[in-house]
Amino acid sequence: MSTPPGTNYWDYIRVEDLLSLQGGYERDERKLGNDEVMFIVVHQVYELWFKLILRELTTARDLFMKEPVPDVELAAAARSFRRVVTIFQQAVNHFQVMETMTTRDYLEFRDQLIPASGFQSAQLREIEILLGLDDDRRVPLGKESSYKQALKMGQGEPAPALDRVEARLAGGPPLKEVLYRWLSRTPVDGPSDPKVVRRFLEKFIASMRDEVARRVEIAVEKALTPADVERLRERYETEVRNAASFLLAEDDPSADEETREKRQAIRAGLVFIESYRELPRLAWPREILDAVIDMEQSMLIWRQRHARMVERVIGRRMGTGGSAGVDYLDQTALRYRIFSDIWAVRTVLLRKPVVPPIAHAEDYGFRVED
Ligand code: HEM
Ligand SMILES: N[C@@H](CC(=O)c1ccccc1NC=O)C(=O)O
Repeated sequence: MSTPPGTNYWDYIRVEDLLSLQGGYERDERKLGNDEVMFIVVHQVYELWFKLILRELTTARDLFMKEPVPDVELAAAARSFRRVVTIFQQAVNHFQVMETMTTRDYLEFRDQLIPASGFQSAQLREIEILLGLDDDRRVPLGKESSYKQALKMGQGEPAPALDRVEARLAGGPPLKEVLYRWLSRTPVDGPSDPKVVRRFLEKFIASMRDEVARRVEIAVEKALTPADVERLRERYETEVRNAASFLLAEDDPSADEETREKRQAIRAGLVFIESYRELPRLAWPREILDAVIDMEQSMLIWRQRHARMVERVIGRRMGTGGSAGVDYLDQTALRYRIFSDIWAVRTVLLRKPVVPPIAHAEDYGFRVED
Protein backbone atom coordinates (compact mmCIF):
# COMPACT_ATOMS: atom_id res chain seq x y z
CA MET A 1 0.00 0.00 0.00
CA SER A 2 1.39 3.37 -0.91
CA THR A 3 1.75 5.91 1.85
CA PRO A 4 -0.02 9.24 1.39
CA PRO A 5 2.14 11.96 -0.17
CA GLY A 6 4.18 13.90 2.37
CA THR A 7 1.82 16.10 4.30
CA ASN A 8 2.56 19.73 4.10
CA TYR A 9 0.38 22.43 5.51
CA TRP A 10 -0.23 23.74 1.97
CA ASP A 11 -1.06 20.33 0.48
CA TYR A 12 -3.58 19.59 3.17
CA ILE A 13 -5.18 23.01 3.62
CA ARG A 14 -4.96 23.75 -0.11
CA VAL A 15 -3.77 27.27 0.57
CA GLU A 16 -2.77 28.07 -3.01
CA ASP A 17 -6.17 27.02 -4.36
CA LEU A 18 -7.95 28.93 -1.64
CA LEU A 19 -6.00 32.13 -2.24
CA SER A 20 -6.69 32.01 -5.96
CA LEU A 21 -10.46 32.35 -5.56
CA GLN A 22 -10.86 36.08 -4.89
CA GLY A 23 -10.63 37.41 -8.44
CA GLY A 24 -14.29 38.34 -8.85
CA TYR A 25 -16.09 38.18 -12.21
CA GLU A 26 -12.89 38.76 -14.18
CA ARG A 27 -10.90 36.24 -12.16
CA ASP A 28 -8.23 38.89 -11.71
CA GLU A 29 -7.69 40.15 -8.21
CA ARG A 30 -5.33 42.90 -9.39
CA LYS A 31 -8.30 44.70 -10.94
CA LEU A 32 -10.18 44.81 -7.65
CA GLY A 33 -10.00 47.28 -4.80
CA ASN A 34 -9.59 46.20 -1.18
CA ASP A 35 -13.29 46.69 -0.42
CA GLU A 36 -14.36 44.30 -3.14
CA VAL A 37 -11.85 41.62 -2.17
CA MET A 38 -13.05 41.94 1.44
CA PHE A 39 -16.67 41.65 0.20
CA ILE A 40 -15.84 38.41 -1.62
CA VAL A 41 -13.79 36.96 1.24
CA VAL A 42 -16.49 37.59 3.85
CA HIS A 43 -19.04 35.81 1.64
CA GLN A 44 -16.68 32.90 1.08
CA VAL A 45 -16.06 32.58 4.81
CA TYR A 46 -19.83 32.46 5.39
CA GLU A 47 -20.28 29.79 2.72
CA LEU A 48 -17.61 27.67 4.45
CA TRP A 49 -19.39 28.00 7.79
CA PHE A 50 -22.68 27.10 6.08
CA LYS A 51 -21.00 23.98 4.74
CA LEU A 52 -20.06 22.84 8.24
CA ILE A 53 -23.52 23.64 9.54
CA LEU A 54 -25.08 21.47 6.82
CA ARG A 55 -22.83 18.56 7.79
CA GLU A 56 -23.77 18.77 11.48
CA LEU A 57 -27.48 19.09 10.71
CA THR A 58 -27.37 16.12 8.35
CA THR A 59 -25.68 13.96 10.99
CA ALA A 60 -28.24 14.97 13.61
CA ARG A 61 -31.15 14.47 11.21
CA ASP A 62 -29.91 10.98 10.34
CA LEU A 63 -29.74 10.15 14.03
CA PHE A 64 -33.32 11.24 14.69
CA MET A 65 -34.48 9.13 11.73
CA LYS A 66 -33.74 6.00 13.75
CA GLU A 67 -36.72 4.40 15.42
CA PRO A 68 -36.17 4.28 18.30
CA VAL A 69 -33.49 6.95 18.69
CA PRO A 70 -30.87 5.38 21.00
CA ASP A 71 -30.64 7.41 24.22
CA VAL A 72 -26.87 7.00 24.24
CA GLU A 73 -26.57 8.95 20.98
CA LEU A 74 -28.46 12.03 22.14
CA ALA A 75 -25.31 13.60 23.56
CA ALA A 76 -23.71 13.51 20.11
CA ALA A 77 -26.75 15.21 18.55
CA ALA A 78 -26.66 17.90 21.24
CA ARG A 79 -23.00 18.47 20.43
CA SER A 80 -23.83 18.90 16.74
CA PHE A 81 -26.51 21.47 17.55
CA ARG A 82 -24.16 23.29 19.92
CA ARG A 83 -21.53 23.47 17.19
CA VAL A 84 -24.09 25.01 14.83
CA VAL A 85 -24.93 27.60 17.50
CA THR A 86 -21.27 28.47 18.06
CA ILE A 87 -20.71 28.85 14.34
CA PHE A 88 -23.71 31.17 13.89
CA GLN A 89 -22.62 33.22 16.89
CA GLN A 90 -19.12 33.64 15.51
CA ALA A 91 -20.33 34.21 11.96
CA VAL A 92 -22.66 36.99 13.03
CA ASN A 93 -19.61 39.01 14.01
CA HIS A 94 -18.21 38.86 10.49
CA PHE A 95 -20.83 41.45 9.52
CA GLN A 96 -18.68 43.93 11.46
CA VAL A 97 -15.95 43.43 8.90
CA MET A 98 -18.45 44.37 6.15
CA GLU A 99 -19.40 47.45 8.13
CA THR A 100 -15.88 48.83 7.79
CA MET A 101 -16.96 49.59 4.21
CA THR A 102 -18.82 52.86 3.75
CA THR A 103 -21.89 53.36 1.60
CA ARG A 104 -19.91 55.27 -1.02
CA ASP A 105 -17.19 52.63 -1.14
CA TYR A 106 -19.77 49.92 -1.71
CA LEU A 107 -21.59 51.89 -4.39
CA GLU A 108 -18.32 51.89 -6.38
CA PHE A 109 -18.85 48.26 -7.34
CA ARG A 110 -22.47 47.50 -6.36
CA ASP A 111 -24.06 48.00 -9.79
CA GLN A 112 -21.86 45.34 -11.36
CA LEU A 113 -23.40 42.82 -9.00
CA ILE A 114 -26.98 43.18 -10.33
CA PRO A 115 -28.91 40.83 -10.42
CA ALA A 116 -26.73 38.69 -8.12
CA SER A 117 -27.64 38.67 -4.43
CA GLY A 118 -27.78 36.53 -1.30
CA PHE A 119 -30.99 35.06 -2.78
CA GLN A 120 -28.61 32.86 -4.72
CA SER A 121 -26.87 31.44 -1.66
CA ALA A 122 -28.00 27.86 -2.16
CA GLN A 123 -26.48 26.76 1.12
CA LEU A 124 -28.65 29.09 3.23
CA ARG A 125 -31.70 27.67 1.45
CA GLU A 126 -30.37 24.18 2.07
CA ILE A 127 -30.08 24.93 5.79
CA GLU A 128 -33.69 26.12 5.81
CA ILE A 129 -34.84 23.03 3.92
CA LEU A 130 -32.87 20.62 6.08
CA LEU A 131 -34.24 22.21 9.24
CA GLY A 132 -37.79 22.12 7.85
CA LEU A 133 -38.93 25.67 7.08
CA ASP A 134 -42.46 25.43 5.67
CA ASP A 135 -42.82 26.90 2.18
CA ASP A 136 -46.00 28.76 3.14
CA ARG A 137 -44.01 30.74 5.71
CA ARG A 138 -41.65 32.12 3.09
CA VAL A 139 -41.77 35.84 2.40
CA PRO A 140 -42.21 36.54 -1.33
CA LEU A 141 -38.89 37.74 -2.75
CA GLY A 142 -40.15 40.42 -5.04
CA LYS A 143 -40.01 39.71 -8.73
CA GLU A 144 -39.41 35.94 -8.83
CA SER A 145 -42.35 33.58 -8.47
CA SER A 146 -40.49 31.37 -6.02
CA TYR A 147 -37.19 31.22 -4.19
CA LYS A 148 -36.11 28.53 -6.63
CA GLN A 149 -36.54 30.88 -9.58
CA ALA A 150 -33.89 33.16 -8.07
CA LEU A 151 -31.39 30.28 -8.10
CA LYS A 152 -31.50 30.01 -11.87
CA MET A 153 -29.33 31.96 -14.25
CA GLY A 154 -30.36 33.91 -17.33
CA GLN A 155 -31.46 31.72 -20.25
CA GLY A 156 -31.66 28.08 -19.31
CA GLU A 157 -27.99 27.83 -18.41
CA PRO A 158 -27.00 25.17 -15.88
CA ALA A 159 -27.83 26.28 -12.37
CA PRO A 160 -25.63 24.53 -9.79
CA ALA A 161 -27.34 26.42 -6.96
CA LEU A 162 -30.74 25.10 -8.00
CA ASP A 163 -29.32 21.58 -8.38
CA ARG A 164 -28.05 21.74 -4.82
CA VAL A 165 -31.39 22.85 -3.49
CA GLU A 166 -33.29 20.20 -5.48
CA ALA A 167 -30.89 17.53 -4.20
CA ARG A 168 -31.48 18.71 -0.66
CA LEU A 169 -35.25 18.62 -1.13
CA ALA A 170 -34.96 15.04 -2.39
CA GLY A 171 -32.40 14.08 0.25
CA GLY A 172 -34.64 12.88 3.05
CA PRO A 173 -36.97 14.35 5.64
CA PRO A 174 -36.18 17.62 7.40
CA LEU A 175 -34.92 17.65 11.00
CA LYS A 176 -38.20 19.12 12.24
CA GLU A 177 -40.17 16.16 10.96
CA VAL A 178 -37.98 13.48 12.53
CA LEU A 179 -37.45 15.42 15.75
CA TYR A 180 -41.22 15.84 16.16
CA ARG A 181 -41.77 12.16 15.41
CA TRP A 182 -39.27 11.34 18.15
CA LEU A 183 -41.05 13.73 20.55
CA SER A 184 -44.41 12.16 19.76
CA ARG A 185 -43.05 8.81 20.98
CA THR A 186 -42.13 10.22 24.42
CA PRO A 187 -43.75 8.02 27.05
CA VAL A 188 -45.75 10.55 29.08
CA ASP A 189 -46.11 8.81 32.42
CA GLY A 190 -47.18 5.59 30.77
CA PRO A 191 -47.11 3.96 27.34
CA SER A 192 -47.26 6.29 24.31
CA ASP A 193 -50.95 5.89 23.73
CA PRO A 194 -53.42 8.62 22.71
CA LYS A 195 -55.58 8.05 25.80
CA VAL A 196 -52.64 8.33 28.17
CA VAL A 197 -51.51 11.48 26.36
CA ARG A 198 -54.92 13.05 26.62
CA ARG A 199 -55.26 12.25 30.31
CA PHE A 200 -51.86 13.81 30.97
CA LEU A 201 -52.77 16.96 29.03
CA GLU A 202 -56.08 17.31 30.83
CA LYS A 203 -54.41 17.08 34.23
CA PHE A 204 -51.89 19.67 33.13
CA ILE A 205 -54.61 22.04 31.90
CA ALA A 206 -56.51 21.61 35.20
CA SER A 207 -53.37 22.76 37.06
CA MET A 208 -53.20 25.73 34.75
CA ARG A 209 -56.77 26.71 35.65
CA ASP A 210 -55.88 26.52 39.38
CA GLU A 211 -52.94 28.80 38.73
CA VAL A 212 -55.16 31.36 37.05
CA ALA A 213 -57.60 31.30 39.98
CA ARG A 214 -54.64 31.91 42.30
CA ARG A 215 -53.40 34.80 40.22
CA VAL A 216 -56.81 36.41 40.23
CA GLU A 217 -56.84 36.09 44.04
CA ILE A 218 -53.49 37.84 44.18
CA ALA A 219 -54.93 40.63 42.07
CA VAL A 220 -57.87 40.99 44.47
CA GLU A 221 -55.51 41.02 47.48
CA LYS A 222 -53.42 43.70 45.86
CA ALA A 223 -56.56 45.81 46.01
CA LEU A 224 -57.01 46.39 42.32
CA THR A 225 -60.31 47.93 41.38
CA PRO A 226 -63.09 45.45 40.50
CA ALA A 227 -62.90 46.61 36.87
CA ASP A 228 -59.15 45.93 36.78
CA VAL A 229 -59.63 42.50 38.36
CA GLU A 230 -62.27 41.68 35.78
CA ARG A 231 -60.01 42.75 32.93
CA LEU A 232 -57.18 40.64 34.31
CA ARG A 233 -59.44 37.65 34.81
CA GLU A 234 -60.53 37.85 31.20
CA ARG A 235 -56.99 38.06 29.98
CA TYR A 236 -55.86 35.11 32.09
CA GLU A 237 -58.83 33.08 30.94
CA THR A 238 -58.06 33.78 27.30
CA GLU A 239 -54.52 32.70 28.01
CA VAL A 240 -55.65 29.38 29.48
CA ARG A 241 -58.11 28.83 26.64
CA ASN A 242 -55.35 29.39 24.10
CA ALA A 243 -52.99 27.15 26.03
CA ALA A 244 -55.58 24.36 26.21
CA SER A 245 -56.34 24.70 22.53
CA PHE A 246 -52.62 24.50 21.73
CA LEU A 247 -52.02 21.46 23.94
CA LEU A 248 -55.09 19.58 22.69
CA ALA A 249 -54.21 20.64 19.13
CA GLU A 250 -57.56 22.32 18.59
CA ASP A 251 -55.86 25.42 17.16
CA ASP A 252 -56.15 24.14 13.58
CA PRO A 253 -59.78 23.27 12.82
CA SER A 254 -58.85 21.87 9.40
CA ALA A 255 -56.73 19.06 10.91
CA ASP A 256 -58.23 15.57 10.95
CA GLU A 257 -58.38 13.36 14.04
CA GLU A 258 -55.16 11.50 13.26
CA THR A 259 -53.18 14.71 12.75
CA ARG A 260 -54.58 16.10 15.98
CA GLU A 261 -53.55 13.02 17.91
CA LYS A 262 -50.05 13.30 16.49
CA ARG A 263 -49.81 16.97 17.44
CA GLN A 264 -51.15 16.27 20.92
CA ALA A 265 -48.45 13.64 21.36
CA ILE A 266 -45.72 16.06 20.24
CA ARG A 267 -46.92 18.83 22.53
CA ALA A 268 -47.45 16.46 25.45
CA GLY A 269 -43.91 15.16 24.88
CA LEU A 270 -42.57 18.70 24.97
CA VAL A 271 -44.44 19.65 28.13
CA PHE A 272 -43.46 16.38 29.78
CA ILE A 273 -39.75 16.70 29.04
CA GLU A 274 -39.66 20.33 30.15
CA SER A 275 -41.74 19.76 33.29
CA TYR A 276 -39.96 16.68 34.63
CA ARG A 277 -36.50 17.45 33.35
CA GLU A 278 -34.89 16.39 36.66
CA LEU A 279 -35.73 12.75 35.92
CA PRO A 280 -32.49 11.18 34.65
CA ARG A 281 -33.89 9.80 31.40
CA LEU A 282 -35.32 13.17 30.47
CA ALA A 283 -32.10 15.08 31.02
CA TRP A 284 -30.72 14.53 27.51
CA PRO A 285 -34.03 15.06 25.70
CA ARG A 286 -34.35 18.34 27.57
CA GLU A 287 -30.78 19.25 26.54
CA ILE A 288 -31.75 18.55 22.91
CA LEU A 289 -34.75 20.87 23.13
CA ASP A 290 -32.63 23.61 24.64
CA ALA A 291 -29.98 23.21 21.93
CA VAL A 292 -32.62 23.34 19.18
CA ILE A 293 -34.06 26.58 20.57
CA ASP A 294 -30.55 27.96 20.87
CA MET A 295 -29.92 27.04 17.25
CA GLU A 296 -33.08 28.68 15.97
CA GLN A 297 -32.42 31.76 18.09
CA SER A 298 -28.88 32.11 16.77
CA MET A 299 -30.20 31.88 13.22
CA LEU A 300 -32.86 34.53 13.85
CA ILE A 301 -30.18 36.78 15.32
CA TRP A 302 -28.08 36.17 12.20
CA ARG A 303 -31.00 37.36 10.03
CA GLN A 304 -31.58 40.42 12.23
CA ARG A 305 -27.90 41.30 12.30
CA HIS A 306 -27.62 40.95 8.51
CA ALA A 307 -30.57 43.34 8.15
CA ARG A 308 -28.94 45.95 10.42
CA MET A 309 -25.67 45.69 8.49
CA VAL A 310 -27.58 46.08 5.24
CA GLU A 311 -29.48 49.11 6.57
CA ARG A 312 -26.22 50.70 7.62
CA VAL A 313 -24.50 50.13 4.28
CA ILE A 314 -27.29 50.68 1.73
CA GLY A 315 -30.11 52.21 3.75
CA ARG A 316 -33.62 51.31 2.63
CA ARG A 317 -33.01 51.12 -1.09
CA MET A 318 -34.09 47.99 -2.94
CA GLY A 319 -31.78 45.00 -3.20
CA THR A 320 -29.78 43.89 -6.22
CA GLY A 321 -31.86 40.70 -6.07
CA GLY A 322 -35.01 42.76 -6.61
CA SER A 323 -36.54 42.61 -3.13
CA ALA A 324 -37.59 45.60 -1.01
CA GLY A 325 -34.23 45.22 0.78
CA VAL A 326 -34.22 45.78 4.55
CA ASP A 327 -38.01 45.46 4.79
CA TYR A 328 -37.87 42.03 3.22
CA LEU A 329 -34.99 40.94 5.46
CA ASP A 330 -36.72 42.15 8.65
CA GLN A 331 -39.83 40.20 7.71
CA THR A 332 -37.84 36.99 7.32
CA ALA A 333 -36.32 37.48 10.79
CA LEU A 334 -39.82 37.67 12.26
CA ARG A 335 -41.54 34.95 10.25
CA TYR A 336 -38.98 32.22 9.68
CA ARG A 337 -39.75 30.01 12.67
CA ILE A 338 -39.18 26.34 12.19
CA PHE A 339 -39.61 24.81 15.63
CA SER A 340 -42.71 26.85 16.55
CA ASP A 341 -44.05 24.26 19.00
CA ILE A 342 -40.85 24.29 21.03
CA TRP A 343 -41.17 28.07 21.33
CA ALA A 344 -44.90 27.93 22.03
CA VAL A 345 -44.54 25.49 24.89
CA ARG A 346 -42.83 28.22 26.91
CA THR A 347 -46.13 30.05 27.17
CA VAL A 348 -47.84 27.10 28.86
CA LEU A 349 -45.26 25.72 31.31
CA LEU A 350 -46.05 25.75 35.03
CA ARG A 351 -44.16 26.46 38.24
CA LYS A 352 -42.61 23.26 39.56
CA PRO A 353 -44.76 22.94 42.73
CA VAL A 354 -48.00 22.90 40.71
CA VAL A 355 -46.91 20.53 37.96
CA PRO A 356 -49.17 17.44 38.38
CA PRO A 357 -47.31 14.60 40.13
CA ILE A 358 -46.48 11.60 37.98
CA ALA A 359 -47.23 7.98 38.82
CA HIS A 360 -44.30 6.19 37.22
CA ALA A 361 -41.21 8.24 38.07
CA GLU A 362 -39.23 4.98 38.51
CA ASP A 363 -39.52 4.36 34.73
CA TYR A 364 -37.40 7.44 34.08
CA GLY A 365 -34.19 6.43 35.89
CA PHE A 366 -30.91 5.89 34.08
CA ARG A 367 -31.00 2.88 31.81
CA VAL A 368 -27.80 1.09 31.03
CA GLU A 369 -27.92 -0.29 27.51
CA ASP A 370 -25.63 -3.02 26.33
C1 HEM B 1 -22.65 45.05 2.14
C2 HEM B 1 -22.99 43.80 2.27
C3 HEM B 1 -24.35 43.25 2.02
C4 HEM B 1 -25.48 43.87 1.58
C5 HEM B 1 -25.69 45.33 1.25
C6 HEM B 1 -26.51 42.86 1.51
C7 HEM B 1 -27.80 43.11 1.11
C8 HEM B 1 -28.77 42.17 0.95
C9 HEM B 1 -30.11 42.40 0.46
C10 HEM B 1 -30.66 43.76 0.10
C11 HEM B 1 -30.74 41.22 0.40
C12 HEM B 1 -32.16 40.96 -0.10
C13 HEM B 1 -32.07 40.41 -1.48
C14 HEM B 1 -32.02 41.48 -2.54
O1 HEM B 1 -33.09 41.95 -2.94
O2 HEM B 1 -30.90 41.84 -2.97
C15 HEM B 1 -29.83 40.21 0.87
C16 HEM B 1 -30.12 38.88 0.98
C17 HEM B 1 -29.26 37.94 1.47
N1 HEM B 1 -27.96 38.14 1.87
FE1 HEM B 1 -26.99 39.89 1.90
N2 HEM B 1 -26.00 41.67 1.91
C18 HEM B 1 -24.69 41.85 2.22
C19 HEM B 1 -23.82 40.90 2.68
C20 HEM B 1 -24.12 39.58 2.90
C21 HEM B 1 -23.23 38.60 3.43
C22 HEM B 1 -21.82 38.82 3.90
C23 HEM B 1 -23.91 37.42 3.44
C24 HEM B 1 -23.32 36.14 3.91
C25 HEM B 1 -23.57 34.99 3.36
C26 HEM B 1 -25.21 37.67 2.90
C27 HEM B 1 -26.19 36.72 2.71
C28 HEM B 1 -27.45 36.95 2.26
C29 HEM B 1 -28.44 35.92 2.14
C30 HEM B 1 -28.29 34.45 2.48
C31 HEM B 1 -29.59 36.54 1.65
C32 HEM B 1 -30.95 35.88 1.39
C33 HEM B 1 -31.77 36.08 2.64
C34 HEM B 1 -33.16 35.49 2.55
O3 HEM B 1 -33.75 35.42 1.47
O4 HEM B 1 -33.66 35.12 3.61
N3 HEM B 1 -25.33 38.99 2.60
N4 HEM B 1 -28.64 40.80 1.20
N1 LIG C 1 -28.08 42.28 -2.26
C1 LIG C 1 -26.98 43.19 -2.09
C2 LIG C 1 -25.83 42.72 -2.92
C3 LIG C 1 -25.19 41.64 -2.17
O1 LIG C 1 -25.07 41.73 -0.99
C4 LIG C 1 -24.63 40.51 -2.87
C5 LIG C 1 -24.36 40.56 -4.24
C6 LIG C 1 -23.75 39.51 -4.87
C7 LIG C 1 -23.40 38.40 -4.17
C8 LIG C 1 -23.67 38.33 -2.81
C9 LIG C 1 -24.30 39.38 -2.18
N2 LIG C 1 -24.54 39.25 -0.83
C10 LIG C 1 -25.63 39.20 -0.13
O2 LIG C 1 -26.73 39.61 -0.38
C11 LIG C 1 -27.36 44.62 -2.46
O3 LIG C 1 -28.53 44.85 -2.72
O4 LIG C 1 -26.49 45.48 -2.41
